[in-house]
Amino acid sequence: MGQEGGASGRGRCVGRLAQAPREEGPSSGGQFGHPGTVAAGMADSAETRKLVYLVTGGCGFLGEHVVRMLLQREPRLYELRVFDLHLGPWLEELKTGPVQVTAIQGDVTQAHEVAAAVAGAHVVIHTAGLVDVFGRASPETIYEVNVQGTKNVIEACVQTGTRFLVYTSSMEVVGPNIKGHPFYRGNEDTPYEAIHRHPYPCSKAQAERLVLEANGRKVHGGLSLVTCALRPTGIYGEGHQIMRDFYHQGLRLGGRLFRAIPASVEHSRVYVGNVAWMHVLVAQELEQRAALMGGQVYFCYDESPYKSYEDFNMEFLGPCGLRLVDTRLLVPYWLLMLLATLNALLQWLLRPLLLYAPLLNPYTLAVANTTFTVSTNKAQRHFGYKPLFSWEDSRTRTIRWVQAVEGSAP
Ligand SMILES: NC(=O)C1=CN([C@@H]2O[C@H](COP(=O)(O)OP(=O)(O)OC[C@H]3O[C@@H](n4cnc5c(N)ncnc54)[C@H](O)[C@@H]3O)[C@@H](O)[C@H]2O)C=CC1
Ligand SMILES: CC(C)CCC[C@@H](C)[C@H]1CC[C@H]2[C@@H]3[C@H](O)CC4=CC(=O)CC[C@]4(C)[C@H]3CC[C@]12C
Repeated sequence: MGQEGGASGRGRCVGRLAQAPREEGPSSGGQFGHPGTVAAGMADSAETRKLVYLVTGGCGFLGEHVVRMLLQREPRLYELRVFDLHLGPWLEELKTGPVQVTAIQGDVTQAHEVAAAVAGAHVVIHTAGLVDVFGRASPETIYEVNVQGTKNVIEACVQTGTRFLVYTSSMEVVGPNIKGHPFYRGNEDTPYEAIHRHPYPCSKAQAERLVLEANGRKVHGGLSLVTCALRPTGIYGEGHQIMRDFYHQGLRLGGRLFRAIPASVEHSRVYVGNVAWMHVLVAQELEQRAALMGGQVYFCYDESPYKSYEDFNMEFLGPCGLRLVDTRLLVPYWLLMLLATLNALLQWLLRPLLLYAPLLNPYTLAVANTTFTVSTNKAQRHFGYKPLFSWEDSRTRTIRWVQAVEGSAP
């Protein structure tokens, strides 16, 4: 199986995105290659519940939504294993339903812990990762979790005979690149110089490549591993920590936020419920459409409007009482760059004493200041994806969540 939209970065994490291979027609696979499984959509009875899913990072922002979505939308689910370094207390409430929910406190960097969790699972959804563009963790730790952790997941699938692996990659695998080239309404085949230096995109690119290369490997028992990677753009929705931070910052500043980035710089954003839905759909379709989907990458997209990062956040923060003050003329880009560089310097100087990790640094400024928008229907063509939540729903749900956040304005 060929690979599409090949991740950037062999070694130095510098490279050019590969062109897409030709598309093949859907294959007629069996049911997950395991005895006794039946198709989705059948009655919710003990006989239809045969599948074991594992979600790594299942207590994170995205992971929790994937876990809840699986419980709602995968009628074949028998056991759901939730693997995370830090388990959430909310898992307890899920344990009373018809599906066996198994909470596993574990570390993806520990191969034996991963293998024990994977053994006997039909599908692995690997969302665990260290999402750090603020310099909180060292580059070594980011690689250890994102790259070695993913290697461990792949090897565990191979050793234990798990055939289906869905990996949460990121748009950051593509860009924005270090040259600040815009990616405008691009799709999975759009040529783009994916050159990165920051450890987060580099690690995601390496991990994605490992996942795609593992497609077709023989797993224990002799069948083939089928893998694919999803590349969300900036995710928003209930549980989004950065949105919470902006909200609290706005409250501290008397209900104001100050525009730093020109409104003309557009970003694609995607609602967390739709990202979760796409993961579930891929997991469900991967066997039937293995020849088409195996080794492929898909951007995660929905109907959220293209807007600048700050204007998009105001879609939620505005109705919660915040106002965006246009100070762009007061804060020119060179000054922001200076502040960002100062922040980086301070972070380095203070590191022996304390962790100084503000939102603004040269990398986040570059990402925020570069247009990155996707326009694609590949997921729809390959596995029938349609967003489950409309933009109106996504917006309302997110606003309700911000309003409920502790410290909200009355
Ligand atoms: N937040 C975003 O806008 C985007 C996120 N992504 C990807 O989506 C995935 C999930 O991201 P988020 O939910 O936003 O982050 P998150 O930080 O909320 O969730 C990550 C989860 O992984 C767990 N984890 C971290 N290190 C671990 C380890 N060593 N062993 C086991 N579990 C570990 C964390 O405890 C956490 O629960 C990540 O792989 C990230 O790269 C991709 C595109 C955009
Ligand atoms: C104060 C600044 C001028 C504005 C800071 C905004 C930034 C913190 C965020 C702007 C763009 C964000 C990133 C983008 O949404 C893509 C991402 C994909 C991921 O896989 C992880 C998260 C992120 C890197 C996201 C992080 C915050 C921004 C840089």
